[in-house]
Amino acid sequence: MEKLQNEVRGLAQGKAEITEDDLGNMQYLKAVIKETLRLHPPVPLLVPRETTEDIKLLGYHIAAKTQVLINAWAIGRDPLSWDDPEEYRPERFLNSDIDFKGLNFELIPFGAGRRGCPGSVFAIVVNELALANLVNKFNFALPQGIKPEDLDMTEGSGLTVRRKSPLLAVATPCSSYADH
Ligand code: HEM
Repeated sequence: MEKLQNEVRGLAQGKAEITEDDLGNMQYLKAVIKETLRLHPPVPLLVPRETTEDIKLLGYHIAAKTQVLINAWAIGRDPLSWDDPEEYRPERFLNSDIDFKGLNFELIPFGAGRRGCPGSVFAIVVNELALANLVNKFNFALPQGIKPEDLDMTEGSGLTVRRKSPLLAVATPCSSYADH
């Protein structure tokens, strides 16, 4: 959080509102969002596919018209692709070309190919803007008496997935914005 705030506040230079033009240089912010989508893809099984013809893949015979689910959640935590996969470490994306545009199959929170998410660019900009503005203007802390290790990071279940229990955080306006 501190590292993210330092980057955002350093580049925002006291601006009351961060706009799209400011996002370009916020590399750590982009890495935070990638790392979050790697560990917690909101659509963990993507959208089901159906094979159009018989196919042999890695020794498996998959008949035509079989429904196939792609487990993006497991792919994002595959130790063959990721060092310390269970660890939340945005730094892994700094100086890395891995992106979620559907070309790096180890990171596919928006799917890939012709039926990949058409809203991904919009979704990312909205998320970047929201997160950058929140950490620019507010400091965040856990409610009194709650330690980071007490946080329940369990996910709910369903076609789209969110936290099972809401995150309780105390937001305090950063002193330079307290009057805005
Ligand atoms: C963080 C936000 C979002 C995530 C993680 C997400 C993820 C996904 C995923 C995984 C798929 C299935 C892709 C596949 O199976 O290959 C999908 C499809 C789709 N998404 Fe998104 N999405 C997000 C935001 C949006 C937004 C903002 C829009 C619209 C403005 C949108 C519109 C669609 C549509 C229309 C499809 C169906 C595409 C098709 O079947 O051809 N999504 N999305």
